[in-house]
Amino acid sequence: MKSISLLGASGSIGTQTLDVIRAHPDRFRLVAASVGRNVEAARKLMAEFAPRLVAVADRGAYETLCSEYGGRTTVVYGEDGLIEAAVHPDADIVVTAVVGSVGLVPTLKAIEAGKTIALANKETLVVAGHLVTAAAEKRGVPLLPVDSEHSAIFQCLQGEKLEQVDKLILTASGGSFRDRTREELAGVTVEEALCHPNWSMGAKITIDSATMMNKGFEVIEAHWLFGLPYERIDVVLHRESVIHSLVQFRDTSVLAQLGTPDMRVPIQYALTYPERLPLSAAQPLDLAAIGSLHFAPVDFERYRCLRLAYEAGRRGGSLPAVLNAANEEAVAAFLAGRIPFLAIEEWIERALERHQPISDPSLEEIRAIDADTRAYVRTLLS
Ligand SMILES: NC(=O)C1=CN([C@@H]2O[C@H](COP(=O)(O)OP(=O)(O)OC[C@H]3O[C@@H](n4cnc5c(N)ncnc54)[C@H](OP(=O)(O)O)[C@@H]3O)[C@@H](O)[C@H]2O)C=CC1
Ligand SMILES: CC(=O)[C@@H](O)[C@H](O)COP(=O)(O)O
Ligand SMILES: [Mn+2]
Repeated sequence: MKSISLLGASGSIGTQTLDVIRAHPDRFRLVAASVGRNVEAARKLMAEFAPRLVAVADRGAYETLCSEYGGRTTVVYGEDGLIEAAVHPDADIVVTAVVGSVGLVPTLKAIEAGKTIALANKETLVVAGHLVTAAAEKRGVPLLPVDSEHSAIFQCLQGEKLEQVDKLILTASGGSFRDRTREELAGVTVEEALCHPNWSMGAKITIDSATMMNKGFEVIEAHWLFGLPYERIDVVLHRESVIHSLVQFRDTSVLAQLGTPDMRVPIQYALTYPERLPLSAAQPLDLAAIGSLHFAPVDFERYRCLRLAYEAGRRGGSLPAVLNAANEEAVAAFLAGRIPFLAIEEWIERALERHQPISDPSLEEIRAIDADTRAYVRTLLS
């Protein structure tokens, strides 16, 4: 029996993780969970899974839940509450499924507490990959990828020697606007941007996919998870999201992991690794019905966010933290209808140009840079 702490239980990855836990009650037990502001989701998971602890983002949600459930489940709130969920003494494995850099500190604390990490929150590695991987190595804690591309690479690497890898190839769907020219992006709406062709995901990552910042983040995530330099991490456009990613070895052999686009598969693999369990809810792949798969090179001018992410990753230091903070603010402004789609990349570029990079930033420096970048980007609105 594995005991799970699930951070971000009310989100897209969070609810699919609950599906996996629900499907294997003999294997998994939910001991702690967090939601942000979705009190109804907290209510439901407390009634169904009776976790020992639930963290919510704010005091209002905390008071509501305490008055209803006093005693049965401990309710906590705020940043400290999220950390309490992450380090819960009964948890063996922590699924990091909150969105954004708010996931960084709880993940570091969970690592320090010796928890296995099932990592969905890619922003954690973008912002502070050097700190997170060093902490995991020092504590001997596995970082198991949940992100579909990284799970695919991780699966392709089983039984292989990393020194025999030539390169990693991440597949990219191209996002909601893949069939539009750059000129056609000027007037796109939030509603259109939220229509991902293959995956149903949270709003922020769906916009990141449309700008291809998601793929840029995934390149940085792959760099930290698998330790390869950026010139050996490639991206190829693949419309169907059936091949989740590939590994090319030095003898030119290429291994790939395929499957229908269903995040419950990589979530479950991270929770059961190195075992595999049945997943009856997932649809098996029918290649004959699909017929053909498509591939194309990436145009770095069309997808400028991907170029910015490669550049920030290569230069390293504090630049990826700026990239992330500016992106979080710009995407939030776009989702709120306050800026046009193409302003997202413009704001990020301006934040990166303004920043005086430092190498090997500490956690305190990263938090200060995150706050400073967000404040700067918000001034662009006024
Ligand atoms: N969705 C997917 O298929 C994939 C997602 N990922 C990554 O996984 C992470 C989660 O994505 P996704 O599930 O789509 O996101 P969602 O937006 O669907 O869910 C985000 C979760 O984080 C919580 N949350 C948001 N802000 C805060 C905060 N300030 N404090 C505490 N909790 C907060 C939300 O709570 P509430 O809603 O209650 O406010 C919710 O539980 C992201 O990093 C994403 O990049 C990676 C691969 C695939
Ligand atoms: C499901 C998942 O892992 C997402 O990160 C997905 O990869 C988004 O797809 P694209 O970024 O390729 O559009
Ligand atoms: Mn992905």
